[in-house]
Amino acid sequence: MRIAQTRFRNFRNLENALIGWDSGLNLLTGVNGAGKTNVLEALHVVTGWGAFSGSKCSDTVKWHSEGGASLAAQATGEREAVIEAVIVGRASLRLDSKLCRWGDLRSCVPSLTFLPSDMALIEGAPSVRRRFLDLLCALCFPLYAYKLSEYRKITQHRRHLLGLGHSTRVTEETMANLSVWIWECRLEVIAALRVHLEKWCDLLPRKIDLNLKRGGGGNADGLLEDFHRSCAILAERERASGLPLVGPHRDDLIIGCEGRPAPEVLSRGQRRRAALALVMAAASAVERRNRASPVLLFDEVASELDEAGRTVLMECLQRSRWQVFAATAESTLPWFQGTRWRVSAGKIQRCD
Ligand SMILES: Nc1ncnc2c1ncn2[C@@H]1O[C@H](COP(=O)(O)OP(=O)(O)OP(=O)(O)O)[C@@H](O)[C@H]1O
Repeated sequence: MRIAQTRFRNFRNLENALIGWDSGLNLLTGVNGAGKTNVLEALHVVTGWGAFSGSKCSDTVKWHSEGGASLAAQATGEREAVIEAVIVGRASLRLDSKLCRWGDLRSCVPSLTFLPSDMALIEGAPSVRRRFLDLLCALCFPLYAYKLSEYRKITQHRRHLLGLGHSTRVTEETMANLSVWIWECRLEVIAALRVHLEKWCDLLPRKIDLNLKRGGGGNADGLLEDFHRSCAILAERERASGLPLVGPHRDDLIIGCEGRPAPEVLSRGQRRRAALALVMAAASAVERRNRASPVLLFDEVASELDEAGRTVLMECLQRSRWQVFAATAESTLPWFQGTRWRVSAGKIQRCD
Protein backbone atom coordinates (compact mmCIF):
# COMPACT_ATOMS: atom_id res chain seq x y z
CA MET A 1 0.00 0.00 0.00
CA ARG A 2 1.04 3.62 -0.41
CA ILE A 3 -0.06 6.80 1.26
CA ALA A 4 -0.79 9.02 -1.70
CA GLN A 5 -1.71 12.12 0.26
CA THR A 6 -2.32 13.35 3.78
CA ARG A 7 -4.10 16.31 5.29
CA PHE A 8 -2.92 17.55 8.69
CA ARG A 9 -4.94 19.88 10.89
CA ASN A 10 -3.76 21.03 14.33
CA PHE A 11 -1.42 18.05 14.69
CA ARG A 12 1.54 18.95 16.97
CA ASN A 13 3.59 21.73 15.31
CA LEU A 14 2.65 20.78 11.72
CA GLU A 15 1.21 23.48 9.54
CA ASN A 16 -2.32 22.67 8.34
CA ALA A 17 -1.64 21.33 4.87
CA LEU A 18 -2.50 18.84 2.16
CA ILE A 19 0.59 16.96 0.95
CA GLY A 20 0.88 14.56 -1.98
CA TRP A 21 3.64 12.06 -1.23
CA ASP A 22 5.99 10.15 -3.51
CA SER A 23 4.96 6.50 -3.84
CA GLY A 24 8.61 5.44 -3.31
CA LEU A 25 11.23 6.98 -1.05
CA ASN A 26 10.46 10.20 0.84
CA LEU A 27 13.25 11.84 2.82
CA LEU A 28 12.29 14.47 5.39
CA THR A 29 15.13 16.80 6.28
CA GLY A 30 15.29 19.79 8.59
CA VAL A 31 16.91 21.12 11.72
CA ASN A 32 16.24 19.70 15.19
CA GLY A 33 12.72 20.45 16.37
CA ALA A 34 11.46 21.23 12.84
CA GLY A 35 8.66 18.65 12.96
CA LYS A 36 10.10 15.68 11.00
CA THR A 37 9.25 13.15 13.72
CA ASN A 38 5.79 14.72 13.98
CA VAL A 39 5.19 13.86 10.31
CA LEU A 40 6.18 10.24 11.00
CA GLU A 41 3.91 10.20 14.05
CA ALA A 42 0.98 11.49 11.98
CA LEU A 43 1.58 8.60 9.55
CA HIS A 44 1.85 6.24 12.55
CA VAL A 45 -1.63 7.39 13.60
CA VAL A 46 -3.28 7.00 10.19
CA THR A 47 -1.77 3.53 9.78
CA GLY A 48 -3.43 2.37 13.00
CA TRP A 49 -0.72 2.56 15.64
CA GLY A 50 -1.75 5.75 17.45
CA ALA A 51 0.68 8.27 18.97
CA PHE A 52 4.31 7.27 19.47
CA SER A 53 4.90 5.35 22.66
CA GLY A 54 5.21 7.61 25.65
CA SER A 55 2.46 9.94 24.31
CA LYS A 56 -1.30 9.78 24.39
CA CYS A 57 -3.29 10.68 21.28
CA SER A 58 -4.58 13.77 23.09
CA ASP A 59 -0.94 15.02 23.43
CA THR A 60 -0.74 15.35 19.65
CA VAL A 61 -3.31 18.18 19.47
CA LYS A 62 -1.55 21.47 18.66
CA TRP A 63 -1.07 23.51 21.80
CA HIS A 64 -3.43 26.48 22.21
CA SER A 65 -5.53 25.38 19.22
CA GLU A 66 -9.32 25.48 19.16
CA GLY A 67 -10.98 22.04 19.14
CA GLY A 68 -8.99 18.91 18.33
CA ALA A 69 -6.61 17.65 15.68
CA SER A 70 -7.58 15.80 12.55
CA LEU A 71 -5.67 13.71 10.06
CA ALA A 72 -6.82 12.29 6.77
CA ALA A 73 -5.00 10.03 4.37
CA GLN A 74 -5.73 8.67 0.96
CA ALA A 75 -4.19 5.24 0.47
CA THR A 76 -3.66 3.46 -2.82
CA GLY A 77 -2.09 0.23 -3.98
CA GLU A 78 -3.62 -3.16 -3.33
CA ARG A 79 -6.83 -1.24 -2.54
CA GLU A 80 -8.07 2.34 -2.45
CA ALA A 81 -8.97 3.70 0.97
CA VAL A 82 -9.69 6.96 2.75
CA ILE A 83 -8.64 7.13 6.39
CA GLU A 84 -9.70 9.80 8.86
CA ALA A 85 -8.68 10.31 12.49
CA VAL A 86 -10.26 13.04 14.59
CA ILE A 87 -8.54 13.58 17.92
CA VAL A 88 -10.59 15.32 20.58
CA GLY A 89 -9.45 13.65 23.80
CA ARG A 90 -9.61 10.14 22.32
CA ALA A 91 -9.25 9.41 18.62
CA SER A 92 -12.29 8.65 16.50
CA LEU A 93 -11.35 6.67 13.38
CA ARG A 94 -13.03 6.17 10.05
CA LEU A 95 -12.13 3.98 7.11
CA ASP A 96 -13.98 4.85 3.91
CA SER A 97 -16.36 6.99 5.99
CA LYS A 98 -17.30 4.11 8.35
CA LEU A 99 -16.32 4.15 12.02
CA CYS A 100 -13.52 1.65 12.60
CA ARG A 101 -10.90 0.45 15.10
CA TRP A 102 -7.14 0.83 15.12
CA GLY A 103 -6.77 -2.77 13.93
CA ASP A 104 -8.81 -2.03 10.78
CA LEU A 105 -6.37 0.73 9.83
CA ARG A 106 -3.39 -1.56 10.53
CA SER A 107 -4.83 -4.21 8.23
CA CYS A 108 -5.60 -1.64 5.53
CA VAL A 109 -2.17 0.03 5.45
CA PRO A 110 0.38 -2.09 7.34
CA SER A 111 3.26 0.06 8.54
CA LEU A 112 6.48 -0.62 10.40
CA THR A 113 8.42 2.01 12.29
CA PHE A 114 12.08 2.26 13.16
CA LEU A 115 12.88 4.88 15.80
CA PRO A 116 16.30 5.62 17.31
CA SER A 117 15.14 3.71 20.41
CA ASP A 118 14.80 0.55 18.28
CA MET A 119 18.57 0.12 18.53
CA ALA A 120 17.59 -1.49 21.82
CA LEU A 121 16.12 -4.37 19.85
CA ILE A 122 19.50 -6.08 19.92
CA GLU A 123 20.94 -4.97 23.25
CA GLY A 124 17.96 -3.80 25.34
CA ALA A 125 15.68 -5.52 27.83
CA PRO A 126 13.51 -8.51 26.78
CA SER A 127 10.44 -6.21 26.88
CA VAL A 128 11.76 -4.34 23.80
CA ARG A 129 11.98 -7.57 21.79
CA ARG A 130 8.59 -8.76 23.08
CA ARG A 131 7.13 -5.47 21.87
CA PHE A 132 8.70 -6.02 18.45
CA LEU A 133 7.19 -9.51 18.27
CA ASP A 134 3.82 -8.17 19.44
CA LEU A 135 3.76 -5.44 16.77
CA LEU A 136 4.66 -7.94 14.08
CA CYS A 137 2.10 -10.49 15.32
CA ALA A 138 -0.57 -7.75 15.45
CA LEU A 139 0.08 -7.07 11.75
CA CYS A 140 0.07 -10.75 10.83
CA PHE A 141 -2.83 -12.09 12.95
CA PRO A 142 -5.99 -9.94 13.19
CA LEU A 143 -7.00 -11.41 16.60
CA TYR A 144 -3.57 -11.00 18.19
CA ALA A 145 -4.06 -7.58 19.84
CA TYR A 146 -7.34 -8.75 21.38
CA LYS A 147 -5.90 -12.05 22.66
CA LEU A 148 -2.88 -10.25 24.09
CA SER A 149 -5.08 -7.82 25.98
CA GLU A 150 -7.14 -10.74 27.37
CA TYR A 151 -3.89 -12.43 28.37
CA ARG A 152 -2.71 -9.28 30.14
CA LYS A 153 -5.96 -9.11 32.11
CA ILE A 154 -5.72 -12.69 33.31
CA THR A 155 -2.03 -12.30 34.18
CA GLN A 156 -2.93 -9.24 36.21
CA HIS A 157 -5.61 -11.26 38.00
CA ARG A 158 -3.12 -14.06 38.75
CA ARG A 159 -0.72 -11.50 40.15
CA HIS A 160 -3.48 -10.09 42.34
CA LEU A 161 -4.31 -13.58 43.68
CA LEU A 162 -0.63 -14.29 44.35
CA GLY A 163 -0.38 -11.00 46.21
CA LEU A 164 -3.28 -12.03 48.44
CA GLY A 165 -1.73 -15.46 49.01
CA HIS A 166 -4.74 -17.16 47.35
CA SER A 167 -4.75 -20.16 45.05
CA THR A 168 -4.15 -19.29 41.38
CA ARG A 169 -5.81 -22.44 40.00
CA VAL A 170 -8.81 -20.51 38.57
CA THR A 171 -6.51 -18.56 36.26
CA GLU A 172 -4.46 -21.49 35.01
CA GLU A 173 -6.68 -22.94 32.28
CA THR A 174 -7.45 -19.58 30.60
CA MET A 175 -3.86 -18.45 30.94
CA ALA A 176 -2.59 -21.73 29.49
CA ASN A 177 -4.88 -21.52 26.44
CA LEU A 178 -4.04 -17.87 25.73
CA SER A 179 -0.32 -18.54 26.28
CA VAL A 180 -0.33 -21.34 23.75
CA TRP A 181 -2.18 -19.17 21.21
CA ILE A 182 0.33 -16.32 21.66
CA TRP A 183 3.35 -18.67 21.57
CA GLU A 184 2.14 -20.24 18.33
CA CYS A 185 1.87 -16.79 16.73
CA ARG A 186 5.28 -15.73 18.02
CA LEU A 187 6.92 -18.97 16.85
CA GLU A 188 5.36 -18.53 13.41
CA VAL A 189 6.60 -14.96 12.98
CA ILE A 190 10.08 -15.91 14.22
CA ALA A 191 10.21 -18.69 11.62
CA ALA A 192 9.12 -16.14 8.97
CA LEU A 193 11.76 -13.65 10.18
CA ARG A 194 14.48 -16.31 9.81
CA VAL A 195 13.43 -16.95 6.21
CA HIS A 196 13.04 -13.28 5.24
CA LEU A 197 16.31 -12.20 6.88
CA GLU A 198 18.05 -14.03 4.03
CA LYS A 199 16.71 -11.37 1.63
CA TRP A 200 18.27 -8.56 3.60
CA CYS A 201 21.52 -10.31 4.45
CA ASP A 202 23.54 -7.51 2.79
CA LEU A 203 22.45 -5.33 5.70
CA LEU A 204 23.56 -7.91 8.22
CA PRO A 205 27.20 -7.59 9.21
CA ARG A 206 27.17 -11.23 10.34
CA LYS A 207 24.62 -14.00 10.27
CA ILE A 208 22.24 -13.91 13.23
CA ASP A 209 20.02 -16.64 14.70
CA LEU A 210 16.63 -16.07 16.28
CA ASN A 211 14.98 -18.22 18.91
CA LEU A 212 12.07 -17.80 21.27
CA LYS A 213 12.90 -18.31 24.93
CA ARG A 214 9.54 -19.06 26.49
CA GLY A 215 8.63 -17.49 29.83
CA GLY A 216 8.85 -20.24 32.44
CA GLY A 217 11.01 -22.41 30.20
CA GLY A 218 10.15 -25.58 28.34
CA ASN A 219 11.70 -26.96 25.20
CA ALA A 220 9.32 -29.77 24.42
CA ASP A 221 6.93 -29.55 21.49
CA GLY A 222 3.82 -29.65 23.67
CA LEU A 223 3.26 -25.99 24.54
CA LEU A 224 0.22 -26.69 26.70
CA GLU A 225 1.90 -29.51 28.66
CA ASP A 226 4.97 -27.30 29.08
CA PHE A 227 2.85 -24.49 30.48
CA HIS A 228 1.26 -26.70 33.16
CA ARG A 229 4.57 -28.45 33.95
CA SER A 230 6.36 -25.09 34.40
CA CYS A 231 3.51 -23.80 36.61
CA ALA A 232 3.92 -26.85 38.87
CA ILE A 233 7.72 -26.49 39.00
CA LEU A 234 7.63 -22.74 39.67
CA ALA A 235 4.59 -22.68 42.00
CA GLU A 236 6.68 -22.14 45.12
CA ARG A 237 8.73 -19.35 43.54
CA GLU A 238 5.54 -17.67 42.24
CA ARG A 239 4.07 -17.69 45.75
CA ALA A 240 7.28 -16.32 47.27
CA SER A 241 7.74 -13.55 44.69
CA GLY A 242 4.03 -12.76 44.18
CA LEU A 243 4.70 -12.69 40.42
CA PRO A 244 3.37 -14.94 37.66
CA LEU A 245 6.52 -16.55 36.25
CA VAL A 246 5.13 -18.66 33.42
CA GLY A 247 3.77 -17.34 30.14
CA PRO A 248 4.48 -15.05 27.17
CA HIS A 249 4.86 -11.96 29.38
CA ARG A 250 8.26 -13.44 30.37
CA ASP A 251 9.35 -14.45 26.83
CA ASP A 252 12.47 -13.20 25.12
CA LEU A 253 13.55 -13.25 21.50
CA ILE A 254 17.08 -14.56 21.73
CA ILE A 255 19.29 -12.99 19.06
CA GLY A 256 22.53 -14.89 18.67
CA CYS A 257 25.53 -14.39 16.47
CA GLU A 258 28.21 -17.01 15.91
CA GLY A 259 27.09 -18.96 18.95
CA ARG A 260 27.20 -15.97 21.32
CA PRO A 261 24.65 -13.29 22.34
CA ALA A 262 24.56 -10.73 19.49
CA PRO A 263 25.34 -7.67 21.71
CA GLU A 264 28.67 -9.29 22.67
CA VAL A 265 29.71 -9.87 19.07
CA LEU A 266 28.34 -6.85 17.20
CA SER A 267 29.64 -3.28 17.39
CA ARG A 268 27.18 -0.38 17.82
CA GLY A 269 26.89 0.35 14.10
CA GLN A 270 26.60 -3.38 13.36
CA ARG A 271 23.78 -3.69 15.93
CA ARG A 272 21.99 -0.88 14.15
CA ARG A 273 22.37 -2.67 10.84
CA ALA A 274 21.10 -5.90 12.42
CA ALA A 275 18.09 -4.07 13.90
CA LEU A 276 17.32 -2.52 10.49
CA ALA A 277 17.62 -5.96 8.86
CA LEU A 278 15.12 -7.32 11.39
CA VAL A 279 12.65 -4.53 10.55
CA MET A 280 13.09 -5.20 6.81
CA ALA A 281 12.54 -8.93 7.42
CA ALA A 282 9.45 -8.11 9.47
CA ALA A 283 8.14 -5.95 6.60
CA SER A 284 8.72 -8.83 4.15
CA ALA A 285 6.85 -11.20 6.48
CA VAL A 286 3.92 -8.77 6.67
CA GLU A 287 3.86 -8.33 2.91
CA ARG A 288 3.83 -12.08 2.37
CA ARG A 289 1.09 -12.72 4.89
CA ASN A 290 -1.21 -9.74 4.20
CA ARG A 291 -0.61 -9.55 0.45
CA ALA A 292 -0.24 -5.79 0.89
CA SER A 293 3.04 -3.95 0.68
CA PRO A 294 4.00 -2.23 3.94
CA VAL A 295 4.88 1.41 4.49
CA LEU A 296 8.11 2.05 6.41
CA LEU A 297 8.55 4.96 8.82
CA PHE A 298 12.20 5.50 9.70
CA ASP A 299 13.50 8.19 12.08
CA GLU A 300 17.22 9.06 12.03
CA VAL A 301 17.62 6.15 9.71
CA ALA A 302 21.25 6.59 8.75
CA SER A 303 22.85 7.71 11.98
CA GLU A 304 25.75 5.54 13.15
CA LEU A 305 25.96 3.82 9.77
CA ASP A 306 29.22 4.15 7.87
CA GLU A 307 29.24 4.95 4.16
CA ALA A 308 29.08 1.30 3.15
CA GLY A 309 26.16 0.75 5.53
CA ARG A 310 24.25 3.69 4.06
CA THR A 311 24.84 2.47 0.52
CA VAL A 312 23.60 -1.01 1.42
CA LEU A 313 20.56 0.44 3.19
CA MET A 314 19.71 2.53 0.13
CA GLU A 315 20.04 -0.50 -2.14
CA CYS A 316 17.77 -2.50 0.17
CA LEU A 317 15.12 0.25 0.31
CA GLN A 318 15.14 0.62 -3.47
CA ARG A 319 14.96 -3.13 -3.97
CA SER A 320 12.03 -3.40 -1.56
CA ARG A 321 9.80 -1.16 -3.73
CA TRP A 322 7.97 -0.21 -0.52
CA GLN A 323 6.96 3.33 0.27
CA VAL A 324 9.40 4.77 2.79
CA PHE A 325 9.28 7.91 4.93
CA ALA A 326 12.69 8.58 6.42
CA ALA A 327 13.60 11.54 8.64
CA THR A 328 17.04 12.94 9.28
CA ALA A 329 18.57 16.13 10.64
CA GLU A 330 21.52 15.76 8.23
CA SER A 331 21.37 18.26 5.40
CA THR A 332 23.52 16.55 2.78
CA LEU A 333 22.77 12.95 2.10
CA PRO A 334 24.37 12.25 -1.29
CA TRP A 335 23.62 8.55 -0.89
CA PHE A 336 19.87 9.08 -0.68
CA GLN A 337 17.89 8.69 -3.89
CA GLY A 338 14.25 9.67 -3.72
CA THR A 339 12.04 12.67 -3.12
CA ARG A 340 13.35 15.14 -0.57
CA TRP A 341 11.14 17.23 1.66
CA ARG A 342 12.29 20.16 3.76
CA VAL A 343 10.51 20.53 7.09
CA SER A 344 10.89 23.92 8.72
CA ALA A 345 8.90 25.04 11.79
CA GLY A 346 6.17 22.54 10.91
CA LYS A 347 5.96 23.56 7.23
CA ILE A 348 6.61 20.78 4.72
CA GLN A 349 7.96 21.68 1.29
CA ARG A 350 9.08 19.49 -1.55
CA CYS A 351 12.68 20.15 -2.69
CA ASP A 352 13.01 19.89 -6.46
N1 LIG B 1 1.18 19.27 20.82
C1 LIG B 1 2.09 20.07 20.26
N2 LIG B 1 1.71 21.30 19.78
C2 LIG B 1 2.60 22.11 19.18
N3 LIG B 1 3.90 21.83 19.03
C3 LIG B 1 4.34 20.64 19.51
C4 LIG B 1 3.46 19.72 20.15
N4 LIG B 1 4.18 18.63 20.51
C5 LIG B 1 5.46 18.88 20.13
N5 LIG B 1 5.55 20.08 19.54
C6 LIG B 1 6.76 20.72 18.94
O1 LIG B 1 7.22 19.88 17.89
C7 LIG B 1 8.63 20.09 17.78
C8 LIG B 1 9.37 18.75 17.76
O2 LIG B 1 9.15 18.22 16.54
P1 LIG B 1 9.87 16.90 16.10
O3 LIG B 1 10.14 16.01 17.25
O4 LIG B 1 9.09 16.38 14.98
O5 LIG B 1 11.25 17.49 15.59
P2 LIG B 1 12.32 16.83 14.64
O6 LIG B 1 12.35 17.63 13.38
O7 LIG B 1 12.08 15.38 14.51
O8 LIG B 1 13.61 17.12 15.48
P3 LIG B 1 14.92 16.23 15.75
O9 LIG B 1 15.78 16.38 14.54
O10 LIG B 1 15.51 16.90 16.94
O11 LIG B 1 14.48 14.84 16.01
C9 LIG B 1 9.11 20.82 19.00
O12 LIG B 1 9.44 22.12 18.58
C10 LIG B 1 7.90 20.80 19.94
O13 LIG B 1 7.86 21.95 20.70
